Amino acid sequence: MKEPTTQAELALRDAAREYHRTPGRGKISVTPTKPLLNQRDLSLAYSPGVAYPCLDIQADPSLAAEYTSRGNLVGVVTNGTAVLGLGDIGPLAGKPVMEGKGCLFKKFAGIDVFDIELAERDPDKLVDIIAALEPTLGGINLEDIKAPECFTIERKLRERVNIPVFHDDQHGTAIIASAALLNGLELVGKAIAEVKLVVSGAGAAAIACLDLMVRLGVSPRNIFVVDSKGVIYQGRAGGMDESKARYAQDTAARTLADVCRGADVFLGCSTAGVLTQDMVRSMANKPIILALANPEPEIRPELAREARPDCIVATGRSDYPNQVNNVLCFPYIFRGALDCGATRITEEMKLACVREIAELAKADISEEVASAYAGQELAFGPDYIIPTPFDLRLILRIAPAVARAAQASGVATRPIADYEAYTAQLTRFVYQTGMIMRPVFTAAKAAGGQRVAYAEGEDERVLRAAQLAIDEGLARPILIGRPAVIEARIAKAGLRMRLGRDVECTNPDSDTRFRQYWEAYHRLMGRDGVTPEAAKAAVRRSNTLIGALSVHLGDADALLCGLVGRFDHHLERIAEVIGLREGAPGFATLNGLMLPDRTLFIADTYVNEMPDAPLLAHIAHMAAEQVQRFGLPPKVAFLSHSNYGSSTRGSARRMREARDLFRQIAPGIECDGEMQGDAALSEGVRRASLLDCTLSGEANLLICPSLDSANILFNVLKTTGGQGVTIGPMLLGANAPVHVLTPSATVRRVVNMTALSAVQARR
Ligand SMILES: NC(=O)C1=CN([C@@H]2O[C@H](COP(=O)(O)OP(=O)(O)OC[C@H]3O[C@@H](n4cnc5c(N)ncnc54)[C@H](OP(=O)(O)O)[C@@H]3O)[C@@H](O)[C@H]2O)C=CC1
Ligand SMILES: CC(=O)C(=O)O
Ligand SMILES: [Mg+2]
Repeated sequence: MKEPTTQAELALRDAAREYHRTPGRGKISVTPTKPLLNQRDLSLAYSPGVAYPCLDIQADPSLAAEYTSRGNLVGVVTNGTAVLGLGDIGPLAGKPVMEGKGCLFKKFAGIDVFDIELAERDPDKLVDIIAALEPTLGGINLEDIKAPECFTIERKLRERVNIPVFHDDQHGTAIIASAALLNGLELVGKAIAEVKLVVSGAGAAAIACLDLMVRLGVSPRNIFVVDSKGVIYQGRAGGMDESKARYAQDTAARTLADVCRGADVFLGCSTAGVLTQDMVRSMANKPIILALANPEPEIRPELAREARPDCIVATGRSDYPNQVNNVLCFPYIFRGALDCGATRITEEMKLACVREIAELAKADISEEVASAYAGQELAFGPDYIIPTPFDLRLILRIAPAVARAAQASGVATRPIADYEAYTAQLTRFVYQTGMIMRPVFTAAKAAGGQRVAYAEGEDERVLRAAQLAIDEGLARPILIGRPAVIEARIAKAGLRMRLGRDVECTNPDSDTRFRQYWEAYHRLMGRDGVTPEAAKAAVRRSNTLIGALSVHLGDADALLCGLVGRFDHHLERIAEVIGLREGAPGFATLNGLMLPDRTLFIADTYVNEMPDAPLLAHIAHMAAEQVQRFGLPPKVAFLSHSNYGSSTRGSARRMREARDLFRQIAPGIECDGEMQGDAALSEGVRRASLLDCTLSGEANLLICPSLDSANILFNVLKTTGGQGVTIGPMLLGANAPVHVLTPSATVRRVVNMTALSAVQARR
């Protein structure tokens, strides 16, 4: 990989180093799933109690899936001989990639991973070592092992072990590339049996892609393969492995340029930059270019498009449309395989993945997905030939299809009896993964650089967040603060942004718009006793006022404030200038918590001390609308010390009444109450009190009876909830995307709120 030179490349390198170095170092850790708090727990978890499950498993090995984590544990195994497109960098250097795969398995599909980097190159010894891990693992994901050894290693392992073995670089890539090919051909109106396919690379990924594409209808006589020595032709000097020999052509062509002429499809599974613009120009009309080398593709999309505006182009990267990357497949094929106890991955299971992925790109999108991806073009077309990795529907479609295919091909040892219930369980999982910021970030990028003003523009957290917002393309920051102070702090924090170049600055001491701002404030507040002199003084004193006025006058699209000072003080300024949106009965706040096992939203955390029932119902309604913007169906619980009338105190009656009013305002949203906190999170607890509850599963929006209770609940959960990510406070009811944060806000929270307000500004 070439040394980074551009600002963006340097920024990415620095951010990646920092990301990996930040404690806890690396990207993954092991967490116990059972309490181990006292002597009794110890005697259950370990000796003597542990002996019982041990002996049970000895008598019936299938019980390992019940008594241990094996059924949800995949080994990501490499020897580091073909790490991404970086080549043979060795097992230790490959560890960050394997940890990364582990994260993706966990985050996208809830699968635990041991990343296993083996210092062994001998294929037979590797097979012995990996096969010996069978008692540990529920599945084996081979990763970044080079061809041709990878083919025999995988085949021998499949013969030896009774768990799924899947070489991701071969089959994951083949599945995604095939789905992209099918959809691309549909768009350009070409028949698969007729197209000329040129492939750069003849390694693990390329050969598996070819095998699958031939099965799907590409004619072997139309396939031309090029490796590091040039075109693979029959009788080439030096001989070749059987995997290459299968695709050797009887041809006089010798170079990639030779075979590209008139080609309909280019598939790159080789290395950076081998496809030139001249080669692209020589391809047939409407060429399809799948340039999959990572991290640098065979050609950058902008160059391919410049050469041939009629082409469809895909890469393995996340920063361009059409990301053809095996991340779209491996988490979900293993999810389906593990859940039905598959002993292997069959061809039918792979074909089911191809079908589902291809279909998903053409499927209608639900309202929730549309809202989560606002601003993005999700219509099937040249820039959307396959789903994005952020599509929450991937797991819901692929995992059941894989399990069904496993059953049909007779390899499922624990067939799924009720697919409706299985899919419902996967749905629940999707909403527990805490990944709901993903679509918000994607939508913020698509929103095209909304201008987000920060009232505390001199605060280091804001500066770091602004740098991230610039690097990620989430927003165009406007820092309100003194330029000299900001510049000094940017330098001290080692940030790269420059005032005027990357980021705008509004100087409260001498901005040319000062007159315009104080006059606007005077216009708004003149009848509330604010004289011109008082207006000038107020604008000079308050950066939040400047920010609110800049949104009011169209100089900014959104405002974040509140990192310093009292919440109420900031809210007063916002109320004066921005006001309430039509129909809103008042302001309120919502905080989100993405905990390791669930996502919760809590209201009202900062504004209304003791809201009455009508206000509570409206707060719940505004909060539910906000939850929907994350792509989640809100499930509202009206919390109390009382469970369905178990108390007749006023506060219990108030929550009950709020629930009734809410059902009138928002009849389509699931809700129930009044209920205690444990009932909100457990259907079982609820049903112990009431059989006809109007809420299913776990509530995700908790409406609290008072400011104290909401705020305390949020802060306790924030502190005890592990590595939970928090969002908010999100201001509800305001007439513009304006949010008052709190002095405890972290850089990450500021970044989250930047993305959220950019998305809101777009609407
Ligand atoms: N987007 C995605 O999801 C995925 C992308 N990939 C990417 O595909 C690439 C290959 O990975 P993988 O198959 O696992 O690795 P392998 O090491 O198994 O194969 C690499 C292949 O690339 C060929 N090659 C190297 N240089 C050139 C060149 N200048 N011109 C033509 N061919 C060349 C090699 O040729 P030779 O046989 O002569 O050595 C070999 O056939 C990597 O960049 C990887 O990142 C892989 C998996 C998934
Ligand atoms: C994506 C992947 O697995 C690779 O590039 O190797
Ligand atoms: Mg790989």
